[in-house]
Amino acid sequence: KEAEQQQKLANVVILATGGTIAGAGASAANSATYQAAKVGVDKLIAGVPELAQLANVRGEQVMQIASESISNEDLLKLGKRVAELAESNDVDGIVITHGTDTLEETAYFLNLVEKTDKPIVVVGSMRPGTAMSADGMLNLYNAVAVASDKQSRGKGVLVTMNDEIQSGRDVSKSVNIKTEAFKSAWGPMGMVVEGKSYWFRLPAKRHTSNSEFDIKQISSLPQVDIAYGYGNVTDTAYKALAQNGAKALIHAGTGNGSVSSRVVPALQELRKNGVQIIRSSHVNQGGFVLRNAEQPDDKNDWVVAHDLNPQKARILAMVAMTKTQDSKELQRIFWEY
Ligand SMILES: NC(=O)CC[C@H](N)C(=O)O
Repeated sequence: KEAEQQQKLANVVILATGGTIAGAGASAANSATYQAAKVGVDKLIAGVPELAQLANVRGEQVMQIASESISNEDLLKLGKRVAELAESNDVDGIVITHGTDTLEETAYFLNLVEKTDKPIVVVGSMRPGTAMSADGMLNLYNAVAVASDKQSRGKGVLVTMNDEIQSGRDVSKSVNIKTEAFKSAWGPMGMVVEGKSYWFRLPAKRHTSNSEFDIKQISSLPQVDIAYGYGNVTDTAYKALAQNGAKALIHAGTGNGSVSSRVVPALQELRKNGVQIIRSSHVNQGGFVLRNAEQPDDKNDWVVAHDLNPQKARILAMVAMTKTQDSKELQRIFWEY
């Protein structure tokens, strides 16, 4: 009977990378003071025995880090492992446990480069497992539920936090400390309640199987950096980043991705020297940057990031620049993904 049940269940692999979902604090009252990336994947899985009712689950520890320290090499390593598993006949879905600080970057990266329709779900938590009302157990349970559900196929990389199913492209850590940390300007795609998914929307942008990018063809990512716009800003950071080897600069601009008059000449000069300039907005949610609105992008040969926040724009620029150095192609890619 047990063997029959196992055969019926989906096979889900949990790739663990660290973060608060693997965190541990000194006391149950420590919801914000703790060490991330302490608990191994086997202990995480053992902590939620109910997972066995959802899927045949096995774990792999890919890395054990706090996600603010993730590198491009880490992203590639994770992405390649996900692709190997997605190709395997005995894997139906993949869950990635991740620190929440850069979870949105990893989810978007995988959304761009994984050529599969199999569900890929990225999940974290805001409180360590040792805390009162820890959210990791339920978030992980929901992630496995979504990853083992055939309905989740072909919907791009997903994020399950706080009972919501979010698009890995759109979602961003918008609040810290609180458990309702992950939000999208365009709203969640669905809800997951008691192990069952309820869907309401689909992503409109290209992703996974429909993407022109493939992790198997990417061996390194170009250096792309971000500089921040604010009152009294100077061009120092932009110039220094370019001097240090940045192939593209993401301008985390004020409002509509506007650029200070003190910075414009340096960005024009950098573009002439081959550095791509990509204007995004650092407004907290729902940045929306249009070509030639705040700046003459055609004249300057700059690119706009449209609704991507600066950290997501960095991910797309890196992936795109593994294929093209042409600013018009880059702009096309920024509209399509
Ligand atoms: N809530 C979290 O996961 C944050 C912990 C840590 N800063 C990380 O991103 O890994």
